[in-house]
Parts: sequence; structure tokens; C-alpha cells
Amino acid sequence: MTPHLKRLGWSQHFTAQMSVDEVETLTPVRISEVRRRNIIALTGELERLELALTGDLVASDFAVGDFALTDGEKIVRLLDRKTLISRKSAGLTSQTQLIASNIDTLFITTSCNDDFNEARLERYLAIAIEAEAHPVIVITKADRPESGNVDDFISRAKAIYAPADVIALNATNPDAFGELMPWCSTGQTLALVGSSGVGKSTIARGLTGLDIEIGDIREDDAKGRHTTTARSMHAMLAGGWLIDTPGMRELALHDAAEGIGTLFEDITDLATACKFSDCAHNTEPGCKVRAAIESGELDADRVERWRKLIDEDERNSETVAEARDRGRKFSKMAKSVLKAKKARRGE
Ligand SMILES: Nc1nc2c(ncn2[C@@H]2O[C@H](COP(=O)(O)OP(=O)(O)OP(=O)(O)O)[C@@H](O)[C@H]2O)c(=O)[nH]1
Ligand SMILES: [Zn+2]
Repeated sequence: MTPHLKRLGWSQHFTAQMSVDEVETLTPVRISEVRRRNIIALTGELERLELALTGDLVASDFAVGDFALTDGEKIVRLLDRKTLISRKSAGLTSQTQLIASNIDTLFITTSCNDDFNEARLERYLAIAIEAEAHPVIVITKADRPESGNVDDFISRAKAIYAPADVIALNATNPDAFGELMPWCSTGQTLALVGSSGVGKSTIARGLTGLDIEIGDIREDDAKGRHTTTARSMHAMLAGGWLIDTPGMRELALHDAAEGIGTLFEDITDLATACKFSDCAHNTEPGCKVRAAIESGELDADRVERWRKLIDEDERNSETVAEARDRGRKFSKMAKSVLKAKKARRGE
């Protein structure tokens, strides 16, 4: 592996996928922009190539951050991803839209104010775990906590998921960025998520030295609003890459059952030991989850958040057919309720 490729974020994971023939004839590149008709990719020397899509490959098969092999003209082969973040596209066709790939670290950003909330952090943690990206909870506005003190926010964040790192900082102070360096250096790829106003753009600016507006670029055409990924991969001052595709801001939970399972492993373990395999953990006899809440081993609020997250995930993961089915069931139910009401009123 050349040092140049390492700088691009290349690793053994990708080398191992190449045949001897491919090593001799093709060039590895990293995809930095996905356009409707072509792909912009960077070589190890950071040369920017405009590559054609040919054969079966279409733009929606690619994510910013992908590694691929090219003959210099077109993409020949897409390499298996290390990690992938996707979302369900809005609208009638509930297709999965690829948002970013081969991300090592996800900065889950919140602030020392009302934005800080366990449920929100858990949702992003489940997304990171599902994508196999390392989660770092970055708590901004540590210079002016609106309530309590910064240490309280840090301990609350640490209590959510032990493997996640937690950093509190003043994102407007350039000196504070030193703490973020372990995830920003050469070979590392990073993405930022969090609500509006928590400081994502401020952090992005601090890490890249560029005034980038994350998520502002949209294309409109007859088919409706498209997100484009123009200029979505930015070199960080410390040597790594920051990926900030527009879809990152609107990430919703979907198909993250495993992520939720890992995040709430203790509850999941108890739930599998319940007497009934379909236990809803309400009033069923032999429910280990309820028993753990009653003994004080589990926090009832956390269990509630776990259930809500599973519900949200299942709702967002359903296929178009399932959603239609649910719609039908609902309208059937609504009709029968209406009928019963009318009958009561003697209509
Ligand atoms: N004092 C202080 N202000 C901060 C900090 N982080 C962000 N801000 C300010 O908070 C405001 C919002 O920050 P942005 O970086 O625009 O937040 P964002 O997450 O990118 O917001 P959207 O673009 O709406 O998604 C700006 O005025 C920042 O200067 C911090 O750590 N301390
Ligand atoms: Zn149970």
C-alpha cells in the first residue's frame, strides 16, 4: 500500500479485495462526488478524475467515500465497503439512499443545553453502531452550559454507551480542537450528525479550515428534489477526511435492529429470557424486564426509550407493501369506528 493511498483512507480491507491482475491494470480511487451521470473520484495523488458510469452501474449504487477501481475512464468495480450510512428516501418508493461510506468515526454532536437528550443520542448511537462507525459524542457550548454544569452533561453522555468516546468543548475556540485529533488524522474518515444549531458547521470549519455549509446543496428537477453530493468530501487540516453529504442532516433510524440490540444489550439479554418469546414486557408472567425494573436493576425510562426506538425502527424499516398494508388496516379500523359511532347515534 502506497502512503498516498493510505492518505485517501485506503486500508488492508481494500487491498485484500484486489486480484493480481487488477493491481497491475487498474487504479484505486475514492469517490468524492456522486452526480447523476458521472462520478468524481480522487486518486492517491489527490488528482481529481471525472469517471463515466457504464454497464450495470448507476449513480444510486455509489456513496461518497466509496473506494472503486478505474481504468482512468470509467469505474470498473466498486469495492466492498467497511461501513455504510444510508437513509430511506422520502416519497412513495421507499428506496434506500446511500449517504456516505467507509466512515471510521461519527461525531454525534449535541450541546450543553436543551438539545442534550438521551433519546436523541441513543438514536444516533444506534445508527453509528449499525453502520459500524465508531461513535464519539461531541458536546459543544461547554463554555456556556445553559443548565447544570459541563461535568453533568459529560457523565450523562458516558452513561449511555460505554464504548463511545465523549468530548465536551467550545467549538468556537480553535485551541479546543486538539481533543478531536485522534479521529481526524491521516487515513481517518469522519462524519458529523446532530440537530440544527449544535455547532456542526462550526466544527467542520475548525477541522477543515474551509467555510463549508453542510447540506445546503440541492438539485431540483422535474422528478422532484434531489440531494446531490457536490463537494462532500473535505480534507481535514489534520490529514483525514470529513464527509458531509446533505442527507447526513436528515438521518432517520431504519433497519437498525442490530444497532439497537447492541446499544441496549442488557435489556435485550433480559428480554430473551422472558417466559414468553413474544413478551411485550407489560403484564405477562415471567417477564424478566419488568422484574429488573422492579428490583431497580433497570431504569424504567431507559426501557421506555428502548421500546420507542424499536418501534421507530420497525416503522421506518417497513417496505412499501407493508406500509400500504398498514394504511389499509388503519382505514378499515377507522371505518369500523365511524360505523360504530353512527350506530350509537342511531344514524
Ligand atoms: N459559545 C459557543 N457557541 C457555539 C459553539 N458551537 C457553536 N456555537 C454557535 O452556535 C451557532 C450555531 O452553530 P452552527 O455551527 O451553525 O450549528 P450547526 O449544527 O451547523 O447548525 P445547522 O447549520 O442549522 O445545522 C453559531 O452561532 C456558532 O457560533 C460553542 O461550543 N460555544
Ligand atoms: Zn418480558
